[in-house]
Amino acid sequence: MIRTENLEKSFGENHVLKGVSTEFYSGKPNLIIGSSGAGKTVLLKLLIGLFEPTDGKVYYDDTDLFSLSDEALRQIRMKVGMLFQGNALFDSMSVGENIRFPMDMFTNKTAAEKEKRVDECLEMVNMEGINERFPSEVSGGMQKRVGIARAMVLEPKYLFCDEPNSGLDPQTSILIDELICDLTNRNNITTVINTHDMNSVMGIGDNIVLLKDGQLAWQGDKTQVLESDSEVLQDFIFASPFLRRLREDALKTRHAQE
Ligand SMILES: Nc1ncnc2c1ncn2[C@@H]1O[C@H](COP(=O)(O)OP(=O)(O)OP(=O)(O)O)[C@@H](O)[C@H]1O
Repeated sequence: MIRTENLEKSFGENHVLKGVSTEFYSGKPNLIIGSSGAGKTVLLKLLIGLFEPTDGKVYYDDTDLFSLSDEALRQIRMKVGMLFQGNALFDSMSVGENIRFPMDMFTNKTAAEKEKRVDECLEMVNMEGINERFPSEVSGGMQKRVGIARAMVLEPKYLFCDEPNSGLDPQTSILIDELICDLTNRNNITTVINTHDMNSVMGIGDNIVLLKDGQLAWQGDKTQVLESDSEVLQDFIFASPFLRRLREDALKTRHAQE
């Protein structure tokens, strides 16, 4: 579990995060949503420790992230997997070398052990046998899977995904969501996903954190979205007249069945 307490972040005069207290649970996907500029990426970077808060705390279980020694921070970082927007695969390395890279950085495994783990991770994302190919030789959806395999290689306890569906068609997006969700459940990972994708919200939103202007505006799960009377949530999720009509129809159907 990751927990934030009164998290504040300013850049000069720009007060971006304003007292965000929230929780991200283990074993389920936790989604951060909100309009452009709401502070989602800044929150994600604070959770990972890439930014220091102006005030407030980030706890990994009971550990205060920003009070750790460099060595303790390194130990936590080894338990963190990252899936970057745009994949951030190294173009000059093969798929296998990309997945092996975190093990080269952080472990003393032998070459044979690394090779075995690369194969296991490719199998985990249903991409067996593409070790020798280069990122440019596989599709965007496959690159995403390779990115997930790399994020999983050190058996993370925490997984951070920055817009994992960007640039993917809706069907591939759903497959990627299901893969992330499955790995999260099976390995009891605390997964935090920054997303704009409404399919993800309604599909895998087990814990949804909505930010508006740097504040926590709503928190709940996908089953609560339809009935919630939060105007901020409804304005954000059902943004178009078409979606608002769909919501009204869905609510009528649900209430008629009760
Ligand atoms: N390194 C930085 N230095 C100064 N200001 C920053 C920095 N990073 C983010 N900001 C500011 O923080 C605010 C929130 O940005 P952030 O990227 O978190 O928004 P977001 O919700 O992720 O938006 P989007 O959905 O468009 O990615 C913006 O006003 C941005 O200019």
